[in-house]
Amino acid sequence: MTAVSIEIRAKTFPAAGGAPARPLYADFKLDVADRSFTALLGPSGLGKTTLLNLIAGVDRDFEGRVSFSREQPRIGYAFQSPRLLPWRTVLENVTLPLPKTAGTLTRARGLLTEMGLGDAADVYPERLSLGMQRRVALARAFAVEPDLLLMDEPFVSLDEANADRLRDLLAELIARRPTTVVFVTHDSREAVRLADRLVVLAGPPVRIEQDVAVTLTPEQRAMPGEIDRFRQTALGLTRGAVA
Ligand SMILES: Nc1ncnc2c1ncn2[C@@H]1O[C@H](COP(=O)(O)OP(=O)(O)OP(=O)(O)O)[C@@H](O)[C@H]1O
Repeated sequence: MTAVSIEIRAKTFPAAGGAPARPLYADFKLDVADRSFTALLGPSGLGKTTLLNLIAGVDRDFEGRVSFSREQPRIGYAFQSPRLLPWRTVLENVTLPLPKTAGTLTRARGLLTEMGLGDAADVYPERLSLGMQRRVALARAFAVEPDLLLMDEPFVSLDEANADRLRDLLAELIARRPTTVVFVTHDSREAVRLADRLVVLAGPPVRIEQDVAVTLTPEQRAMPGEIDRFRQTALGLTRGAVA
């Protein structure tokens, strides 16, 4: 079953500095299966964040449509930077998008504890490392119990050990609360490790260059050698390649 169907007939940003406006998207289509994990890969500045914004409804200035199988789906969005409100505690940041019903606070505290943030619930974000702030942003995205989770390079600029811990945490959370994920990354190893579908974008205008099912078992995903082998055969990337 398709969870979200994206059809962008045209998306263009206004021209800057006298250059003519170039269409970012023209006749682009992408269907995302329910409870699938799709990783979007592609060069910097191509339009991946724009695509997430169109799906989320943050940007409605385009020709086309985004249709969801579920009416009024709950959407969690983890942005490229954690975007926490500095004058709110961790718990307040996480509960901000939630309806203020009985049990909201208890559930949010439970989620924070589950995510290793129990002791940080009542502190302000500036006291936390970037890794912890990213963890809070992940908690905020999960707290809405999303039908669709949009993630825009959520682990970028972390050291590998921290990024790895968060990747494991994300995989655990999704195993426990299955949801549809669209995940933007520059890192094809991260994509192979987490996703069940890789969509490699090229352009402009943006087009799908490769659309690959990731067939690795959870055990193979934990093995860097298997991930590299898959990148090599499925994406044509060599062992030393950066992307
Ligand atoms: N609000 C805006 N106004 C004008 N141009 C914009 C706006 N937002 C994005 N752009 C331009 O649209 C293009 C695509 O931007 P976008 O952020 O979607 O790319 P991206 O693939 O996510 O890049 P990155 O991987 O570097 O984050 C870029 O050239 C960017 O400068």
